[in-house]
Amino acid sequence: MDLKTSHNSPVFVDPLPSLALPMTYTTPTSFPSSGLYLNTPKKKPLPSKIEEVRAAGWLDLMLASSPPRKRQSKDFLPHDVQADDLDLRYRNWMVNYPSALGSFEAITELARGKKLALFLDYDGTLSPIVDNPANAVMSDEMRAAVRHVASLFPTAIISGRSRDKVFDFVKLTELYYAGSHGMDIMGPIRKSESNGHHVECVRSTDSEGKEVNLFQPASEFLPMIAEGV
Ligand SMILES: O=P(O)(O)OC[C@H]1O[C@H](O[C@H]2O[C@H](CO)[C@@H](O)[C@H](O)[C@H]2O)[C@H](O)[C@@H](O)[C@@H]1O
Repeated sequence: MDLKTSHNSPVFVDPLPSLALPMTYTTPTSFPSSGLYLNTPKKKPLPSKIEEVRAAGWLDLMLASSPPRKRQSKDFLPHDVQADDLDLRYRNWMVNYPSALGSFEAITELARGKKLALFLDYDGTLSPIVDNPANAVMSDEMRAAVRHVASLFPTAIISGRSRDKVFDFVKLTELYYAGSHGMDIMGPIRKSESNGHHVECVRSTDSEGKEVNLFQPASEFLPMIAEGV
């Protein structure tokens, strides 16, 4: 993987320019009811403490953009929220954020002739949602499916969890892992990347001693993030 960056916007560019993943540091200004998610390029100074992140309202904004939990024990529902309300809110949310599987043919058509990369979430996508995050184990069947797809396309898992935690569940060295919401990225070393290696991308070894690329665009914040997750 070749990572190119400016001070403002590190971008994956190799070898998939049409699928480049911009990682501009922006904050959402609003969450319109239409489901459209507007970002402005206006920059805010980076917070230095997790308390500042909370105070800036960013955690609330992230929660607002997450789907309501479909299955939630009645015991844990706030007293003014009924299970039926929750189902209705979930169905409404699905109108704005429909499943890509419902448009599979159209997506296949758009993808024809293009180089593809696959970006996957972990919790609730590759593993079931369970009460204890430590038990969110991926099935062998799912692991085999991900291994197969990774043999066809560059495949990445992007998670709010730390990179190590996701890797411990998945254990496929051929994948890219973007942990801590992209602050901590690990990827396999590809034969094609002998030149143009990015200065912020460093060689390291994974927990099994295999050589990997590490890209940690804000490594100074990783201890603070580890404290919060
Ligand atoms: O950004 P994501 O990769 O989608 O991670 C979101 C959170 O995932 C995990 O929590 C979720 O899954 C748990 C296990 O099924 C579940 O118990 C929890 O209710 C879900 O929110 C993870 O534990 C969090 O750290 C991530 O932020």
